[in-house]
Amino acid sequence: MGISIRNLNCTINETPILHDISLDFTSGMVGIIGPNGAGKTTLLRTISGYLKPESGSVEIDGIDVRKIDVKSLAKKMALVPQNYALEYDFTVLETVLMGRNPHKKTFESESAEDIRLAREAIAKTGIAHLENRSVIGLSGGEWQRMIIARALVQQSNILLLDEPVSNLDIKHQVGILALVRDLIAGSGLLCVCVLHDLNLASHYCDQIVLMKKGRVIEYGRTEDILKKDILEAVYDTKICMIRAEDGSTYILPEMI
Ligand SMILES: Nc1ncnc2c1ncn2[C@@H]1O[C@H](COP(=O)(O)OP(=O)(O)OP(=O)(O)O)[C@@H](O)[C@H]1O
Repeated sequence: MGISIRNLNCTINETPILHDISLDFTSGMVGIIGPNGAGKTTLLRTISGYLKPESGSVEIDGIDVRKIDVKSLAKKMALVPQNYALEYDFTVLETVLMGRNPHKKTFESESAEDIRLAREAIAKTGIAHLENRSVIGLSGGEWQRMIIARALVQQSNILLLDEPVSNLDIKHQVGILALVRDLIAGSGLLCVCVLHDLNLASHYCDQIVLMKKGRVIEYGRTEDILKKDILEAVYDTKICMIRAEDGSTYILPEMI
């Protein structure tokens, strides 16, 4: 069960991007990290079924992702993409309610339960005060939290997040990742999350996929992957590991 990726190769515009990737994810928080252009977003988009692989397969609960119809897939898996744009003048509540569409018949209006779930997700992502605001004019961080709320109301067992906290201030960065961690603890959710911040990855991820140049360099428990020598080699950057008073370790680039 979960996500099973086998010998995945992906080509975009005749350029090979992903090379022979095989991974299995079952539950918990899996962080995908790696330098710019490593193929993290391409991997996530291929897992979501949006991109067709050149060869190899992605299976969700044992079924090829590209053989699952859109509505059934949206019940299994919610994607929060990077730089997602909406070109309409709906309110925040109306937009979050769209996350309930996979659970409704075509043209069926939303139930009181749909509205309750949407308001709950809006409150959890800290945007209750924006419920009736138009999506036009939201700040980058407000927008990002709304798209996460919309994914949460899909109530899927798999959450794919592409740099979900990149526009958020530090309070909301830890707030959103702690929220996902609590959902995982409460329901056995699987979350696959592209992150650039190695300290957030260190704190919130159970497992890490470390990518470079379209390949998986390392995959394993967070504490086994986020090591000075491994990170320095992959990021080609000198790294300081700082031990805090509470015993936790923080990863910083050596300033040049
Ligand atoms: N549509 C496209 N056409 C051509 N090349 C593409 C396309 N999409 C992605 N690529 C290339 O594929 C490679 C991987 O891109 P991807 O966005 O998956 O990397 P990433 O690890 O998510 O990068 P970043 O950390 O910078 O967001 C990059 O070299 C990128 O330029």
